[in-house]
Formats: sequence, C-alpha cells, structure tokens
Amino acid sequence: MRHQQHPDIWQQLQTHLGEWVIQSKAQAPKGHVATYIPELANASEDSLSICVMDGSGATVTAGETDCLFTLQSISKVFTLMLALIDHGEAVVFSKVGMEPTGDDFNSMLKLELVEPGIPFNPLINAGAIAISSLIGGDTPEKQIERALAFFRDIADNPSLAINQAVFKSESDTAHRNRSLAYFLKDNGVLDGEVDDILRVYFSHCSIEVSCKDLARMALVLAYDGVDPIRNKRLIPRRYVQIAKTFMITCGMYNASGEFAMNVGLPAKSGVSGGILTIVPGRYGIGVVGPALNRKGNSTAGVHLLETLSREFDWSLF
Ligand SMILES: NC(=O)CC[C@H](N)C(=O)O
Repeated sequence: MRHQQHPDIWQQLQTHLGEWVIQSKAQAPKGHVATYIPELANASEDSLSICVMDGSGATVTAGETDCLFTLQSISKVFTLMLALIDHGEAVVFSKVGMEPTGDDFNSMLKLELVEPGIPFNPLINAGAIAISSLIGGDTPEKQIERALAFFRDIADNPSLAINQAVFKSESDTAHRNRSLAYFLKDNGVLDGEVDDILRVYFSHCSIEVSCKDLARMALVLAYDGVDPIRNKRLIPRRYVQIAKTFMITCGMYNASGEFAMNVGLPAKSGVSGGILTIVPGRYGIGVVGPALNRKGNSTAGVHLLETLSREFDWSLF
C-alpha cells in the first residue's frame, strides 16, 4: 500500500472527503467574498476545495481543485521564514513582536498605543510589511525575485507566478496598508522607501497557487523544513518552529483561539479564502473557500477542517 503510515485514515479520506466537502459547502452562504481588494470579489462565493498530501506526495482531493487563488496572508508565514534566513532572529524580532493582538489584521491601534511601536507579530499586516522590508536584495525587484524563488522551491513548482491583476487591484486600493507603512516608517521600523516595501508586500500576497500547491507547501512545514519528497532540507528547523508557533497563536487572526480549540493544528488563512494547515509529521493540507466569516476566515474551510480534526482526532492538544 502506498500510504504505509496510516492506511485507515487514507482510506477514509478517499471514501469520505467528497461528502465532507459537500456538507461543509453548506456553510459558504454564511460568508462573503472579500471586496476591499476589488479583484478578489470575482471569486466564486460557494466553492470549496481541499487537497491532502502525504509524505510520498500522494494526494486525496475534493471540490474544484483546479481553481487558482492568491496566497494573500498565507504568504506571511513564508516571508517570515525567509527574513529569518536572511537576517536571523535578533534582527527580525527587533522589528516585530511575538504576541497576538486581539485586533483586526489591518489594525493600527496598538502601533500608537504600545511602546516601542513595533507590530505585535509578523502575521498581521503591519508586521508582514516590516518583514517584507527584510527580504534580501538591493532593489524591490530583486527582493520580489528572491521571494518568488523561495515560494517556487517550497511548492516545488517553478511556474508559480504573481497574479498581476490582483497585485494592481490591491496596490490601487491599499490606503490602509499605506497608512500602516507610513506609521511604521515614522516609528523607525522601516528602512527604505514605503512604496518599494509595499511593492514587495503586495507581490508576495499576489502569488497564485492551487490547492495542491498549498498542500505541497504545507508538507514542508509538516516535516519541519525538510521536503520529504525530494528528501531535502529547505528551511532550518528552528525557523519552522517559530512559524508554526505563530500559526497556532495568530494564524487564524482573532479566531486563532477558537480554531486551536476546535481544530488544534497550526494553520494560516488568507483573505482570498485559502487556509494552509499541517498535521505534523504526516500531512500538508491546502483548502480554499472564498466566502469569509466576520473574522476573515473561510466559513466552509473552517467547517471542513473541524470535521477532519474531529474524525481523525488530529488536535495537538
Ligand atoms: N488577511 C489577508 O489575507 C490580508 C492580505 C492582503 N494582501 C492585505 O494586505 O490586506
């Protein structure tokens, strides 16, 4: 049998994943696609797809798995690790903190309220913008190239690319992110030009993937930075440990506590409706369902992951 480690789970996934997706899709009408980035409003509001990948690269999929979507905030987990590779922990944690905020992902409240005015963590927008400034490269173009090469390597997909329409749509409307970035600049957190740093940030948010790409990227995190398929270390284990910790405490925005309670796995969601999750040492999982709840997470996607975690007792806690 191909899936030696947990044949029962694999067989159950093959048998039931399709019906679980149909059940969870019923949650989609409770949410709405994001519209503040106008291009994201074109996503199909009632769709839901999932890809589960094991350490051999075998997959079980369900839903409209061919559809492409942009990483958005999911990219922040990987740019954090790239900044750690390029600058180390001391520099990175002089620019961002280690704590959840309890505020919306695009809030600027605590930047002014709490000394020394650095973002609370690297997964909120302010933190991810600070992290974008730390990606190696002398020019924004080189930083974007470096980020794209890193994402391509982790996804093992040399054709990953930036969706230019989404990039432009965000860039044209990102008044709040611009104000966050100027605030950070004023607080001395950002070196370099605000517009250049935002270009890097919008670019990595606009990298387009499929559910399978997302599962493939998750797999590398599930194996602590080693790609089990190519048997190759891509990220130092310590940096994956840091990323996974943030995924538990802040990966699902202000619903991270609820998600930890009901699913209990490290995860990161994005405003296009994607969720990257891992079952440590076993599976990488990519989900996308564009209709979001009030906290910004995919309504159907969260429901589906709750079902899987319950069925297979996947919670780490
Ligand atoms: N939550 C998200 O996915 C936010 C990412 C998006 N690019 C933004 O900055 O608003």
